[in-house]
Amino acid sequence: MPLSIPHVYLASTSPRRAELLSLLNVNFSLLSINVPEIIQIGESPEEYVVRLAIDKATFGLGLTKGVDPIIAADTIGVLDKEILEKPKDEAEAIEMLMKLSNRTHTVYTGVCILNQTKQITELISTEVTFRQLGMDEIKSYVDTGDPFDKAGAYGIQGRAGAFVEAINGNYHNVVGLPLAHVSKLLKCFYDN
Ligand SMILES: Cc1cn([C@H]2C[C@H](O)[C@@H](COP(=O)(O)OP(=O)(O)OP(=O)(O)O)O2)c(=O)[nH]c1=O
Repeated sequence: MPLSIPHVYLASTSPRRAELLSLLNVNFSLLSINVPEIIQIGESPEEYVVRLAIDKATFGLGLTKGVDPIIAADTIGVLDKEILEKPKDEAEAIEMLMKLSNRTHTVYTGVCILNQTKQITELISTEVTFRQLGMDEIKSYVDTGDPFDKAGAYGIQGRAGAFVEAINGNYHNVVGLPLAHVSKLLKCFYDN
């Protein structure tokens, strides 16, 4: 479905988000962003992930100062109210995967599209159920280096896809950019 949209910016350093957005047939350029990811006191995980998407898009807008919309997103895992972001080291990656083993967690992506006059946001959630993981396979997966740039220490699109027993919700949301929602949001942004 080609969207008749002139040009947008994707404020992201994530290669996955760029790859996914290119599937929408949208003419876009990348903006390199650097936004601190620190939860505020009293902020829920849902509020946090949407606020980060807004912060990233706002950072991007500061780089362009133009009229073309900026798209940004943030993805987190949540298990028992604990937020799982990108692990800082091997030990944290192992710990996260041990926690996820044999459990269902929620992956939230906050999406924001804005320009100087308009802003729209959406929170999308997907439930992901892991089968039981053995310590050997956790360690061998962490050794591949794949977990380190991914929320929750895994990438469903790679080897860790074999950890996932079931998902309930949008698959691309887990990978970092829910395409169906983004295409609807873009249409809505231009229609209003
Ligand atoms: C759970 C999961 C996350 N991820 C990725 C998507 C995101 O790139 C990353 C979560 O980190 P984010 O902080 O959302 O994004 P980022 O730092 O990679 O990129 P940006 O510059 O846009 O802020 O985890 C996967 O690729 N596969 C998965 O299965």
